[in-house]
Amino acid sequence: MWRRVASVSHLFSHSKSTKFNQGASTFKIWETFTSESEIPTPSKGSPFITFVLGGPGSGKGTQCAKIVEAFGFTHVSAGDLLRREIASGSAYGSVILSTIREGKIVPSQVTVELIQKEMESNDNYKFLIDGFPRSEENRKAFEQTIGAEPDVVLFFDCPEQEMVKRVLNRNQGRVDDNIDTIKKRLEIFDELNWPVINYYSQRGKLHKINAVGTVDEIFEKVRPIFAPLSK
Ligand SMILES: Nc1ncnc2c1ncn2[C@@H]1O[C@H](COP(=O)(O)OP(=O)(O)OP(=O)(O)O)[C@@H](O)[C@H]1O
Ligand SMILES: O=c1ccn([C@@H]2O[C@H](COP(=O)(O)O)[C@@H](O)[C@H]2O)c(=O)[nH]1
Ligand SMILES: [Mg+2]
Repeated sequence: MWRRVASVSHLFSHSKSTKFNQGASTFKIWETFTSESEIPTPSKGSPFITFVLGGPGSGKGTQCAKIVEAFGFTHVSAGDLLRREIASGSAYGSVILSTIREGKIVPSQVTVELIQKEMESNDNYKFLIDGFPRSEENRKAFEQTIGAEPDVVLFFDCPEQEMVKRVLNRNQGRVDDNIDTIKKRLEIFDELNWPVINYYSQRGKLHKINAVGTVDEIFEKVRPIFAPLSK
């Protein structure tokens, strides 16, 4: 487990310094990933992190399940961690619940701590972080606490009308699957998630996937991104 080592930041410090903190020449190497055909080679010594972004109902969780099956990632859904926190009756539970009901964003410190714990308690080194970061503040808090940036960022690009339709048909009893909350979530997504998407696009890490079509058709667009990885 990651926990066996002193701290997660320690583990991640290698990837942080080698990938991003060595000046212009290193940055040029990363720019080559804008080709969208290459991803960094994972090594078992440091975590391989994929952020999975997209609006509400764009199909992030659905595609994560397929990626887990095909490529052996561990799925860490930030929303699921927060819902689990509510169900556990934790001290943060009621504030998380009201934030989710309002379609707003839970304070970064809470979410990052939950993600960190989940990663630390897992033997795997390949992680899909689903539905996070939702804002630049989230992104910076993750980098600061964990000490790493993602290796790959997926963005499921889906028209609003389709997202609304999917969410309203989801039928999983989520408190935020109603038209009022969806409208708010879409507004927050537009306001706060786009800067994150643009940030990773500029870093040459973004893989934008057209999320319209059947689940299998969309996965066939995802598969080549991870093809260099073995399960
Ligand atoms: N390609 C698709 N076509 C039609 N329905 C889909 C497709 N992908 C997912 N769905 C359905 O749409 C709903 C939303 O999908 P999913 O939960 O994966 O989205 P999400 O991006 O994780 O949403 P959220 O951000 O709200 O958690 C689910 O009921 C799912 O079964
Ligand atoms: O990083 C996060 C992730 C989620 N939230 C809150 O949870 C809901 C549901 O998230 P899903 O990813 O759709 O499961 C979201 O609308 C936020 O209210 C969060 O605050 N931070
Ligand atoms: Mg989801």
